[in-house]
Amino acid sequence: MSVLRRSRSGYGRFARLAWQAGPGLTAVTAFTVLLSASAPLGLAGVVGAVVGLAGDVAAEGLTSSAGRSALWWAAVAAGLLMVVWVAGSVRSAAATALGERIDASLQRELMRAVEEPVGVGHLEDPRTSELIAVGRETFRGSWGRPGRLASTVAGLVTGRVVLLGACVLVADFHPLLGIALLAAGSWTAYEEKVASRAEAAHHYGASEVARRLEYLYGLGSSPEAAKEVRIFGLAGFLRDRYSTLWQRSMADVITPLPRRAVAANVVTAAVVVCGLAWIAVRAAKGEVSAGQAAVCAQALMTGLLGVHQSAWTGLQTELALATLRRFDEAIAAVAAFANDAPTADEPVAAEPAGGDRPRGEIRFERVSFSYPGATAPVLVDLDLTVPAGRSLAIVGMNGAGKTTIIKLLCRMYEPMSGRITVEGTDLASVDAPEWRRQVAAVFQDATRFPLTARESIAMGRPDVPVDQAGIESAAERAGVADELEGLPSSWDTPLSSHYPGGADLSGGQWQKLSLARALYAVDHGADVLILDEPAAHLDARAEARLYTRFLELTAGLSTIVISHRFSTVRRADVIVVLDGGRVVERGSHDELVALGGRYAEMFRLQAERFSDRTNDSEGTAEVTA
Ligand SMILES: Nc1ncnc2c1ncn2[C@@H]1O[C@H](COP(=O)(O)OP(=O)(O)OP(=O)(O)O)[C@@H](O)[C@H]1O
Repeated sequence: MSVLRRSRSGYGRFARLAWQAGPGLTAVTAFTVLLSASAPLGLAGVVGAVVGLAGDVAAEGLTSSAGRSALWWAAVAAGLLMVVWVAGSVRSAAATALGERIDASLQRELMRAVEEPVGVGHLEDPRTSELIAVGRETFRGSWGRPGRLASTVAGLVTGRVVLLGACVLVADFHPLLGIALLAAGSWTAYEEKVASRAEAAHHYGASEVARRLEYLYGLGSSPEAAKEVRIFGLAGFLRDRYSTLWQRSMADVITPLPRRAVAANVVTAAVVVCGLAWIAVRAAKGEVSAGQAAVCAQALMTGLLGVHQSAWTGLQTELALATLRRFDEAIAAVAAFANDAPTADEPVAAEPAGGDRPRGEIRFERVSFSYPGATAPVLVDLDLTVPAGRSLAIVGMNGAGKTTIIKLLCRMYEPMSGRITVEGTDLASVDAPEWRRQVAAVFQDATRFPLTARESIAMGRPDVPVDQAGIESAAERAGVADELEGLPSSWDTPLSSHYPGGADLSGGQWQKLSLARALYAVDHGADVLILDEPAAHLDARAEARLYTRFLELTAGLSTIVISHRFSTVRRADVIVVLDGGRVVERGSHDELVALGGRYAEMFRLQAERFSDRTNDSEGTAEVTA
């Protein structure tokens, strides 16, 4: 029962999607489905009429009244054949176009849903992010795309209508034969559907094994993993593991023959064969004319074709329905997150006077936070102040919670207790997108947008007209202008080697580009600058340059710097050391070194390491100074 109920709801969802995506195309598809289903049945009757007249035409000639009738029916048959072909082509074209529209509208729906929650928790939560990934990935498989439903359901409905019409024709000769064909055909259709659904469930990662297969395939074929796969000689290992898992997962699908579906097909074929034999015997006895026998025989064969058409399109339909269900699960999972957190469009609870964005001192007041599902908190009653227009550096061991502080400040997550204020205004009461326009950031894992060099910087403020002079100035300050101008098409070069005329950048160049984007955002209104490991990919010269220009780059901005490199950190006005979810030391570089605590120890260790290596690079000279 549940199998059938689920199936119906899938079809209902598809019907609504189709109508919303293209009412005209849906109507054309439905109309041509009816035409291409009824024309073959009409053809069976017409061919029967021609066969019925064959004897008279042979005796009396084509010019006789029987001959003229036969010619007329032949012309009708030709017309019906044309209808079958034309309706089939139009149906196929309309269903394909409709399917493309359905896929595009679903992808927009998923993008909208993913953007909806203020934070990024839904993208980092393993369960939801997996569903989103499935929703996203399934669009790549052409057989399983939900849009394919437009074609497969059209084929399915055509097959069912053909079967029904054939049964009616056959019942005209003998009601029991018509009922037998209907019963056997319906049983076959049902069993094929059950078998198809089991296969579809397997294909779309209903099992954990299928997900792991996908993961192994991705590792073995993606450019990201290619270096490690080659260096460590992992290709054979990955292939072996893939084969073992594949054999195990296919055991469920391939080994057990869908016996019931096979039995149903055999019974349907038997009904048709018995029906043909019966009508042949009756024709031989003269109980039915040759024309009637031809109609009955064709109806039986057409009914069989209808059953096979249903079975063939049934598997594809089930694959696409499985995709649609997974897609809906992803949307529902994201919506659950959106319901738990304030949404981007939610009215601002207490907007600051005059609707201005809050500026000035940023304070974390007794902020505690744990990631969903985590057992230990990352931040515990954290008090932290970022002075207005000045720079604050946060240092601490790996996993101390430095990046988490940034995520909370950018409202990717909300504190579990305590609050974050900007010039006294609770950040939770401020419109999140509006607040984010005030913040510019350089993340250590900055996204490598495959846009042109110009666009990559200009998207620091996508809401303002592109300002070429501003782009060049930001790139120059970030130390990447010469490199970008030297690209094959200068600022118009697509930053991806996958695009024609495109070029890729090195890790350090990407990081400098990210800094340029942040500076461009600052030039256009942002006044909080976040630098999360801004020197992680920089060479010694570039790092030294960042260090010497740090004060110039951050002048007048509330800046938060996270870094394990003291060459970057020590220039900040205030430095805090984070440990156990709290601030344990606070002061300027000199004050903290004089204090002789954690900071002093970390600084000493790093300085020793650098001074042991060399003293001649600009970067190390700065660190050890
Ligand atoms: N999305 C997440 N879900 C669950 N736990 C997370 C998530 N992100 C970070 N954590 C955990 O939170 C803790 C703090 O992580 P965070 O990235 O803030 O540390 P960090 O101080 O920036 O570390 P690093 O210096 O290594 O970059 C770590 O224990 C980490 O495992």
